[in-house]
Amino acid sequence: MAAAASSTSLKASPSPTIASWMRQRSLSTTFGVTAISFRRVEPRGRHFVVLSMDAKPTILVAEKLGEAGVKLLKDFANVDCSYNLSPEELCTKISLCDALIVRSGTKVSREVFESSGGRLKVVGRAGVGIDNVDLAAATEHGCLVVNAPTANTVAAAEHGIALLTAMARNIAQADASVKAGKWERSKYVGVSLVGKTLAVMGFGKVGTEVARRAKGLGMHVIAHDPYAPADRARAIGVELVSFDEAISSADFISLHMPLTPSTSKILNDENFAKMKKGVRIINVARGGVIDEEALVKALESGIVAQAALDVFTVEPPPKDSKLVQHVNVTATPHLGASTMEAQEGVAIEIAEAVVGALKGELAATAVNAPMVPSEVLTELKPFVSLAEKLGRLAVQLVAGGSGVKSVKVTYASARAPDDLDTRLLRAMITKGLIEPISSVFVNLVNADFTAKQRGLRITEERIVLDGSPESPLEFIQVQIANVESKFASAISDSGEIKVEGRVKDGIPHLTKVGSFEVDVSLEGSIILCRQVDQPGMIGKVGSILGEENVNVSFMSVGRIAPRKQAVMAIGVDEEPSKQSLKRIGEISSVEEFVYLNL
Ligand SMILES: NC(=O)C1=CN([C@@H]2O[C@H](COP(=O)(O)OP(=O)(O)OC[C@H]3O[C@@H](n4cnc5c(N)ncnc54)[C@H](O)[C@@H]3O)[C@@H](O)[C@H]2O)C=CC1
Ligand SMILES: O=C(O)C(=O)COP(=O)(O)O
Repeated sequence: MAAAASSTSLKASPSPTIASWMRQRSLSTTFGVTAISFRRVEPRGRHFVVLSMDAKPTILVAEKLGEAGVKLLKDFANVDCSYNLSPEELCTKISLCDALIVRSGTKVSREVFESSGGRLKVVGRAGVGIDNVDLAAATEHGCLVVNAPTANTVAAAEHGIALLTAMARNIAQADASVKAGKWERSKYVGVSLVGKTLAVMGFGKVGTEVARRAKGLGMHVIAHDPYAPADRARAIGVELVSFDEAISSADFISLHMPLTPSTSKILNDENFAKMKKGVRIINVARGGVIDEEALVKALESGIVAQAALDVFTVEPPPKDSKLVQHVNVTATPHLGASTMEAQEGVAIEIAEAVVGALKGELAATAVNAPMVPSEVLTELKPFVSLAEKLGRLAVQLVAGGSGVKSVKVTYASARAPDDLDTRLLRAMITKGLIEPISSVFVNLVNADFTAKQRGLRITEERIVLDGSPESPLEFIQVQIANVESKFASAISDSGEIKVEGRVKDGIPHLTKVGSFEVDVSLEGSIILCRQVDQPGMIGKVGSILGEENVNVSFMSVGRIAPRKQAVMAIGVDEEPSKQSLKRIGEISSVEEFVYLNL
């Protein structure tokens, strides 16, 4: 994102002054241009992401989900709970589904998105790790992925501690031995935890909870996490150290990082060789973060005394897995999140996220889209709508064959540059720019990807205004460079197509076209006419539209000086016929005009 902040101050923006019934007329002078406007006040609710739909959506729940979550889903949608689907069955079913909910046992591959034929709008991962979802494919298909990141944290941490203590005292092996009729007290002598060093690898939600609990057991806890803040670690008495220091000084190593290309097989031959002889490993993260063959070798050589594993590279692991069968390995079948409490919590968390996303709300737990706090969303809501409409208007002003490659968006705000999150606005401008000229469905998820794929370069610039930052934005400007316009007046003095808009009383308005100030609410559609300013023009156009019952919602004239060239913006509720548009074009003083669909 190219963001340059410059400083400028603006005069007060024009505001409507005379209100009557459903129309308002305003006269104002800014930058020497007069704007006269008539507006019908008709606020409308808008969705941020176009995920909403008219018919009742269908949600496929492909793995067991807590009852409370299923109920929430059923209150809103048709719910198909089909477990243990083969990849082929999933691909077949998915074309009939708007949302899919999975846990860790279902691979949501590129084929799944391709098979959905564009219908799949949300994938909900009822848990944390999203390594089983092809995020790149989801994003390319404009499919939102949400997870349930908090409800199973404690369960996973408790399971980690359970594995740690069970391993140290040989609980599983001793239990099997007693059940086999043996009484092997000297065979199952364990090791103490107090005073031992535990290295927590990945100091996120689960890692932090494990560290807290391990300290309660009297362990010395260190952690490695390249992205964790040191003060959060210090606050619970944990020292953040380098990867090498963590693995080489630990008696116990507990893994809590996500499986990503950079963490894949992070415990490998080379790193096992750096560990203290007799180290013990706990893994409740993902099997793939350990090179399992290397772990078997390390167990056999005694570098690793014991391992306690909840997760495996392939789940379930093969029956003859050397790792699982190893005498010094304690294994559980991916039970980290499996407590009654966590499963109910996760089910509710994911159901709310999926239903919210299907309703068109922005999910707070989106994995492949910006997460914007709800208070910020509320503030930005009208600007989100303004952004999309400015994009739509700007691109429709481009003459055919020009090819849109370079768009500059300017945000004018009295807020500090880091106090305005423009990702949402940029995405909606992109949506507005691309959708009218293609069959691509653009949303917050795939906006940047789609722009890049089409070679559309969007740069952003901030204008920092003086004054009190009550509103997040004063105006948004969209400029398209190096194109011809089908409405020459939309070309600014600097040669780009330029449209500018503001939010007034919660409603997006178009306030500038090229160098002309106008003021027309961005609802319905718009006709822009350039004419020689003279009395009776509004009436002439209004009566042509009135003859075919096209309702005018708003009119505004921006002119350079009285009786010189002016741009008239007319908001209409219905699309005028070609004949009416032709008649408007034939009015003698009309020099050019364009009809724009919002
Ligand atoms: N066994 C189970 O049933 C469960 C397993 N999990 C696994 O645990 C993982 C962690 O979960 P949360 O703590 O909730 O996620 P989180 O996102 O809160 O924490 C992950 C931490 O790992 C850190 N990290 C990333 N790359 C790293 C690297 N190369 N080295 C060290 N740290 C790195 C991140 O900075 C982050 O602080 C999940 O990704 C999931 O795979 C989570 C819940 C249940
Ligand atoms: O939340 C996670 O990352 C987990 O690993 C839990 O997986 P599960 O939902 O129990 O299949």
